[in-house]
Amino acid sequence: MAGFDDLASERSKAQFDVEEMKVIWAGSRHTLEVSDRISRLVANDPVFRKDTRTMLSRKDLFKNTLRKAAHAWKRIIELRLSEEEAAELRFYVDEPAFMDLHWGMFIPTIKGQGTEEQQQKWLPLAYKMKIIGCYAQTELGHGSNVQGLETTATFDPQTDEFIIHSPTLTSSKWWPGGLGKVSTHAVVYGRLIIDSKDYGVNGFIVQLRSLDDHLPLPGITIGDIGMKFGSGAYNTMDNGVLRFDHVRIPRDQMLMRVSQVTREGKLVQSNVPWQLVYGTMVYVRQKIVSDASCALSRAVCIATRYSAVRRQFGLQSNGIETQVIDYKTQQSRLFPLLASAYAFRFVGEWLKWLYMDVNQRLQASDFSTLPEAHACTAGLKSLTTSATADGIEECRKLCGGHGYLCSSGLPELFAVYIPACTYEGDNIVLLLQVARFLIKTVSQLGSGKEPVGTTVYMGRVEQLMQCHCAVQKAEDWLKPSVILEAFEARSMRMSVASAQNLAKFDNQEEGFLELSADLVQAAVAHCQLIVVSKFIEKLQQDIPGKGVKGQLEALCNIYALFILHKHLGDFLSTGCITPKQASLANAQLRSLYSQVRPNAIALVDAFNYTDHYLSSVLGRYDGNVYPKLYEEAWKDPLNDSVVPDGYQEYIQPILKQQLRNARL
Ligand SMILES: CCCCCCCC/C=C\CCC/C=C/C(=O)SCCNC(=O)CCNC(=O)[C@H](O)C(C)(C)COP(=O)(O)OP(=O)(O)OC[C@H]1O[C@@H](n2cnc3c(N)ncnc32)[C@H](O)[C@@H]1OP(=O)(O)O
Ligand SMILES: Cc1cc2nc3c(=O)[nH]c(=O)nc-3n(C[C@H](O)[C@H](O)[C@H](O)COP(=O)(O)OP(=O)(O)OC[C@H]3O[C@@H](n4cnc5c(N)ncnc54)[C@H](O)[C@@H]3O)c2cc1C
Repeated sequence: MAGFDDLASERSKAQFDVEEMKVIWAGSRHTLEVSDRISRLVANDPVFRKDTRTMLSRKDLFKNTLRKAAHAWKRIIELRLSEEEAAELRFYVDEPAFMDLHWGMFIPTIKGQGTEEQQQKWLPLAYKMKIIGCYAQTELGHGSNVQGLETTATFDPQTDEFIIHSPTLTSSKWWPGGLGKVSTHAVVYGRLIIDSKDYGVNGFIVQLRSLDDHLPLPGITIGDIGMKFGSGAYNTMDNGVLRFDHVRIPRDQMLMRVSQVTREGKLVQSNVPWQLVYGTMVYVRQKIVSDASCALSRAVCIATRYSAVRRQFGLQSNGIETQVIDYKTQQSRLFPLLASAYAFRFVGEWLKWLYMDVNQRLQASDFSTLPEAHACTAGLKSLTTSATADGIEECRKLCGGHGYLCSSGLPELFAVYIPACTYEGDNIVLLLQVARFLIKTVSQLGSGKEPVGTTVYMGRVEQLMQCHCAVQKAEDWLKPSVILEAFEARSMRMSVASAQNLAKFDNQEEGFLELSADLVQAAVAHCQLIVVSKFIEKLQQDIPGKGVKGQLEALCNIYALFILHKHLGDFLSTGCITPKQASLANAQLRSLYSQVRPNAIALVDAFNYTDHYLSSVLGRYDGNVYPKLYEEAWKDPLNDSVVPDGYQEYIQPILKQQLRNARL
């Protein structure tokens, strides 16, 4: 039967050890074991079903999410799951919910910005879920510009309290997930005012709702901000609005790791950089980069399997049509996304390491790598989420008409994913942060301050400004040193050109605004270089398993040459490569697609996704697409009755009217 046979035959063609590739994708044998076990546990639990999500009203959808969250928590306790297993369970439940913000932002904020004492007080309550917290930073009038927040926290020395207040409509907290209907507490960001003096933005733990009856505490107005894009999707989350009318909290509820307010109302700065107030955003951006590979690989898995099952045109001698995956156009759209999923996986792994490293250094009062960590998390968050959002939409198109059906899983995946381009920092705003970092690095070249970390290549500025690409034949593009040099030279030259243009302005801030579109492009070039170089570094590790390394090398080259092809203008205009070398890169890319083609299904099987997680008729492991699509259609509530509700009121009168007209 079509589908079953197609995917089975594809799997038999694989030229590498899929089980070993699963380990590489998961990160370790241990992680694979945990994620495999937990994903099956979730898939086999009827409470975690997802198939009716797009058909529920907002209220039913939300209540169902609450039910799932409560059930997930119950299972975590019953099974005594470790922190790692519990996080996997929430991941595979696959439904945005207040839990994400509680575990993903509220707890990390207290850990990162609270003193030892504050952690001892609040963390046990949060870990046991005796309180539920969210992260209330953004306001109706201020999101990107954190320093523009208007909420005030005024110290009252009489009572040793802060008075939290929303002075204007635009100061209403707006967007925080989990705030609208669930959270009992929030970390609220507001301006610290002491003795009428404004000391800038700080975080405060504020109780919002009664722990007895869940009613808002006096002075607090709170609610949900309304339906968001798509059906199902992010509407399982209660993004909220919050206003304070002179709400009092004890002084010790200001998060005081960065700065402390004494009983006398004196502000004392710690020796840690003030930017640690932004620390949770660095943590979450890092996490978002890892998650990008999950969302993209999920879409790619669906589109790849379906492309092997779907046949159109080109009758072969045996009378069957061509699998659409065999069309070069399909490959040239699909395989770069497959390669990107792997590339984002590895850069995510590296970023996790970088984040852990910066944290260890912070504990030892070494703050030197913080700017690098900020630039990398901001830039890679921007790059990977934009590419993933676009990639999911491309996968929908790769699945033709059926991709538009909710049962393909792609519309909901797209709707749930796209806000990642906005939350945790608008992607353009974040690239501008990277651009500032690059300009600063360039301006310090020659000052004796050597560039470090991901900007180390900038130390070779003279060589990179002059080098000529050595490619003479297509296969030369397979050499990692050739690819790296081309990407380094492009990034170096774009940053230097931006810095030179900026230097022409008397006022640097004005210049920065004027040149911001070019600066963003320079930031993108730098971030793409990081992704390529981390993929290449990954390949230098010991990679066991028959044929695994070869497949990863092909994917790494596809990623790099695809980016080169997409940004050809940059590479040519900076003189990093010649038009002839560009055309050789293209020829090499085509040949790489042919190399990956027989392995495509096995490469997506290596993600080890259950059908439950994919929630896609088109991406089913068994390829049994058509009977299941047919079956799925009949489940739509519209098909509950043969004659639709409304027939008598609305259809019949039209038909009768037409009949009369026809007789006239
Ligand atoms: C199951 C577990 C799941 C866990 C994972 C959870 C995932 C959950 C997934 C989804 C949920 C989504 C929830 C969404 C939440 C949110 O969206 S919270 C709100 C996020 N808001 C933003 O991101 C706002 C973006 N804006 C900013 O970050 C800042 O305003 C700014 C754009 C950086 C500007 O800052 P500022 O006004 O201070 O000005 P600058 O001059 O640019 O910066 C001053 C110096 O500080 C340095 N800097 C800036 N940011 C940071 C940072 N984060 N860390 C370190 N350093 C930073 C900057 O480089 C300047 O340094 P310099 O003076 O040396 O040049
Ligand atoms: C689904 C979702 C969940 C969220 N969850 C939370 C949460 O839990 N807690 C929380 O506090 N917040 C949350 N947010 C808010 C989120 O962090 C902000 O929406 C985000 O930081 C973007 O800010 P903004 O909305 O003010 O966009 P704006 O800054 O208003 O952006 C509008 C446009 O202006 C452009 N722009 C802005 N500034 C500049 C500049 N300097 N230069 C060039 N262009 C610029 C942007 O690129 C964009 O095109 C959430 C948002 C969403 C969508």
